[in-house]
Amino acid sequence: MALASGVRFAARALLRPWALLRGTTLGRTEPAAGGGGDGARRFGSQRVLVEPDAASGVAVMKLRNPPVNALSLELLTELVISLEKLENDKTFRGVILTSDCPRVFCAGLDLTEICGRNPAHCAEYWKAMQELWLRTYLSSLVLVAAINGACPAGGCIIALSCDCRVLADNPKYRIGLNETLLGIIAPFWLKDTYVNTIGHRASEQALQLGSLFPPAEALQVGLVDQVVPEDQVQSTALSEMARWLAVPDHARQLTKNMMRKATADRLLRQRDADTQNFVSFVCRDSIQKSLQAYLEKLRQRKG
Ligand SMILES: CCCCC/C=C/C(=O)SCCNC(=O)CCNC(=O)[C@H](O)C(C)(C)COP(=O)(O)OP(=O)(O)OC[C@H]1O[C@@H](n2cnc3c(N)ncnc32)[C@H](O)[C@@H]1OP(=O)(O)O
Repeated sequence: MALASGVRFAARALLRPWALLRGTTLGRTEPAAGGGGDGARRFGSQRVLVEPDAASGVAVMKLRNPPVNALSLELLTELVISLEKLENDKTFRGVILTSDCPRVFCAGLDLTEICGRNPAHCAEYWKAMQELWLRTYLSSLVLVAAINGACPAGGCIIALSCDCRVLADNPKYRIGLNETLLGIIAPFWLKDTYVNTIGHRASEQALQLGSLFPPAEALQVGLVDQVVPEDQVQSTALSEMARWLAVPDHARQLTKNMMRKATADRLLRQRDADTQNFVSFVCRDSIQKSLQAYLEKLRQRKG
């Protein structure tokens, strides 16, 4: 027993080194719902609904920031806090991440957070994005993305940070990193996440072209692990979860850490520089203009 908890502790420490660096409100943890003994109650926040099932040790986490689950500062913060809560509650071993908004898993960065904002706001926003990626990419929990809608850019990054992805078979539910089409560039850690998932050559093509893959192509290139009819996304995600949970936690966690740590460490080492790069890039007049134009196009597309 003591050995098992020692291994669990060591694994958590290895998996969450950035916890030592955190001094922001993002690191604040509220007491776990029900203290782990009453995990059947829903909890969460305005934008993140958590449906815990203590018996199976699996929680379903639903993004609900209508209309398109754009990653606002609030959504990023609430996602980090909800994940942290589940990680700190030993009842839970896995999380299924899905959307509560019809037809969209997540529209990526909330462009209104970086359009016409001052550098300090852009910096705060980018740090929250880094934090969510670190939290998901190195999570000690098994994370399965049940992708029940469109999944561009930052949405794709959240999905790729999970251990496994199940996508609903709908040609409108495209997934990929389309940043170049907005005139912006994915930073190295998002590029690395892509490369770690689909390999160098496929990433090189897809990133430059800003490709958004429909389900069959996403499966073929390896961006997702399963494509299933929409009404089977949740049940398939649960079956995948069972497969991953069949592996002893400490072995799975240490292996995950071994596979992902170098990528995450690179960001941890360069976090401030990465933030500066992001801020100076998005605050350029030319980038602001192209983001404004893109937002305008999105707004006009409606109806
Ligand atoms: C430099 C560092 C790069 C970092 C890497 C990450 C980058 C990003 O994530 S950039 C964001 C890229 N995201 C996209 O290109 C997706 C844009 N959105 C869409 O393609 C679609 O909205 C959709 C497929 C996700 C959903 O389509 P639909 O259901 O038809 O919804 P509408 O297009 O009508 O949108 C409704 C409403 O939401 C606004 N909106 C959409 N996406 C965003 C967004 N990313 N940020 C902010 N707002 C967004 C859209 O403008 C509509 O607004 P209203 O007209 O005011 O209702």
